[in-house]
Amino acid sequence: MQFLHTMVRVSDLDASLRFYCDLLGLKEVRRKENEKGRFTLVFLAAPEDESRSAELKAPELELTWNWDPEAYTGGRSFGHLAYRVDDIYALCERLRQGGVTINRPPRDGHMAFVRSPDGISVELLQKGDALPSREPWASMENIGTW
Ligand SMILES: C[C@@H](O)C(=O)SC[C@H](NC(=O)CC[C@H](N)C(=O)O)C(=O)NCC(=O)O
Ligand code: NI
Repeated sequence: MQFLHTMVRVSDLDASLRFYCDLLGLKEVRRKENEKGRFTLVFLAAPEDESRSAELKAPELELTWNWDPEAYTGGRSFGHLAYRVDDIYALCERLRQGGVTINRPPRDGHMAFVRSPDGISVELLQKGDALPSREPWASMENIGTW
């Protein structure tokens, strides 16, 4: 058995691609439009996973955009998506400047939590071998609500 992907439903595909790709850094690897079902699937991969050979089938994030608006309620049991990052401070600063809610700033240089436009929690973990470039967050209080 092999883990393939996590699927999240998104209410605004453009806003979600801006968050997951332009700001967070994921890469779109393919998409499927379904005229009959009236939805679009967009598969995203982290850069290091995207470069893996095809037979390894890297883990992906599947964005589902239903063309007809739906209210996505519940789902409290879903926790978060987690990514290992090269420089947690630089990434959080880019996300913050892009208007993203930083729920848990990376004050310890190790872990941060941010939210997608639909409120999906994303955990960022600093790679162990790479020291964060700077610490603009050390004195900042928690931003956003937990
Ligand atoms: C391509 C493969 O990875 C899928 O997950 S397709 C699964 C399929 N998705 C849809 O029909 C998307 C539109 C639908 N309105 C929805 O919001 O799910 C599906 O069976 N989805 C049902 C589910 O519970 O995921
Ligand atoms: Ni799927």
